[in-house]
Amino acid sequence: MNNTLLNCKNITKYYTEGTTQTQVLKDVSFSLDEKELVAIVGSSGSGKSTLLHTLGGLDQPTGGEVFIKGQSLQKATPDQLAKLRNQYLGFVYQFHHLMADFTALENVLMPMLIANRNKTEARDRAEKMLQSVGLSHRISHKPSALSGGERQRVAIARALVNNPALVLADEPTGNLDRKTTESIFELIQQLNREQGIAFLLVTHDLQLAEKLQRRMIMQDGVLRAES
Ligand SMILES: Nc1ncnc2c1ncn2[C@@H]1O[C@H](COP(=O)(O)OP(=O)(O)OP(=O)(O)O)[C@@H](O)[C@H]1O
Repeated sequence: MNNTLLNCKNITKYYTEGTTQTQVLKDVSFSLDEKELVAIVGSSGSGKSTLLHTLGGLDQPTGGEVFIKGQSLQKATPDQLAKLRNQYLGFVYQFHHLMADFTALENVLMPMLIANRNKTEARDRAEKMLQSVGLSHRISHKPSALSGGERQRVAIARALVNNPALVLADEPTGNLDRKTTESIFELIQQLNREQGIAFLLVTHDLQLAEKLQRRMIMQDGVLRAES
């Protein structure tokens, strides 16, 4: 059986600023299986976020193709793309992007309301997700009343509500102290182990990345495997 969840072939990305053209992704090809937990490490500016956005269909590559369960993001219509994203992907961004005026519960609820899920069911699920990230006691807090680690947990809970097969996480432990970083990382490993959620994790934290079975290194737009 084919276990490939996401793969990409010969991804290139150029940015043009005035008359200068910069190549940020250089012929990136790789494949991620269901239930895998993979880290992408690499220095600042090497193209990690750009790759993650491209893989998640948030950004178009200049060349090449991304497939989720064999379906091309580049050949999909905007509707099909939205459906693929909803069905398979969750996102945790570099700066969690929680909505400041809403509570933790409302932040987690939002993707389900957008997906038109039944309100009572959505609320139950949001509570369950917050519980699974250890935040049952904080559901009525707004982001400003949460610690950095708690906010990041809310962002993870929000990424999980639509039951994604894969979470694309850009620096989910950025700007957190060592202890909080480790607890978020443990949470990700636990979700991967117990619920089989695949994670593609961009991180600067080599110490954490080294704990994983599979790592990729981004260097000047070139992605290579490291074991
Ligand atoms: N919208 C844009 N327009 C022009 N250049 C861009 C744009 N977005 C990113 N870049 C450039 O592309 C390169 C790669 O950026 P990217 O954010 O992917 O790197 P990164 O590896 O994620 O860095 P960091 O670890 O600092 O987040 C950088 O040189 C950046 O300046």
